[in-house]
Amino acid sequence: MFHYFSEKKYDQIVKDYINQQTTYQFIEMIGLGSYGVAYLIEDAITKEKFVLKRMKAKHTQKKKLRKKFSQEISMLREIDLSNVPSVLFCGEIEKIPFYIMEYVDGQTFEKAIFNNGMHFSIDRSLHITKELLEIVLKIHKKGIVHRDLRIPNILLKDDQLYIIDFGLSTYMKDVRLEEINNPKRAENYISDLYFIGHFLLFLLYSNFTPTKKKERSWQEELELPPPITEFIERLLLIRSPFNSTEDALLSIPLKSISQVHE
Ligand SMILES: Nc1ncnc2c1ncn2[C@@H]1O[C@H](COP(=O)(O)OP(=O)(O)OP(=O)(O)O)[C@@H](O)[C@H]1O
Repeated sequence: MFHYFSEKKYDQIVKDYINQQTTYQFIEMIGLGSYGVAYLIEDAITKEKFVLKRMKAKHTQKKKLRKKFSQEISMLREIDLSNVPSVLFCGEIEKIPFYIMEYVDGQTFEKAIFNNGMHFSIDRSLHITKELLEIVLKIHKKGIVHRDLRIPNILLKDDQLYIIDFGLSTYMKDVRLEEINNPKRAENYISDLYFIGHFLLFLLYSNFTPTKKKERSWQEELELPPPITEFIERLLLIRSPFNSTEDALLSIPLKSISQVHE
């Protein structure tokens, strides 16, 4: 029977490996997800920081998950964009796959909103969404769809956006819109647009203080200018979906804000 080290024990194994067998120094664990663990490390000489991400020990015997992990590495290599950390090195420690990537010294939107209390105006939210769509369009042009564009996977550093965690990404397929039952898992651009719709709602809600006890729909609570509500409804498939990522990008209602303020 295969026996695996407990995750905690494995943290120590990674720490020893980094400190004793590489030119990096172990700093700390920075993320523990359902499939992987991420650690902050630094180059012993230059002090430049990097991230080592490994599979969770309990998953390493699952062929499908090992394949997914190695696909995550290949996709990061294929994407090759400044807004997505690039992979420097990959290998195995005690049969557990890992890779080392660039560190984004920023904050996730989850931390920005919920820990640091950042507020995003309608104007800023739409501009950030535009920037996100521009990056996502470049990724889609490489035939890859992220499928997990949630607030913990999008980082902000010096007003620049970065996308991490390609663990659920897939190569795009030719999917007919009528065949999509679950937009989150769709193997085409629809999935990313759907997540971006929710991402935009998180940004807009950062500026919202409930005045009524009863919970209402986001349309009622946020009272956005109609073109913005319509834009979000199309991302969320409440209205006719966008025909492509370019279509969504070209339809961002940036003008509707200046009209409101006039
Ligand atoms: N390149 C990076 N730069 C900065 N922080 C990072 C980087 N990669 C990962 N992190 C941090 O580590 C956390 C976990 O990384 P990641 O989301 O890739 O792992 P995961 O195991 O797939 O997580 P989950 O199961 O929650 O999706 C992230 O939320 C982020 O805080």
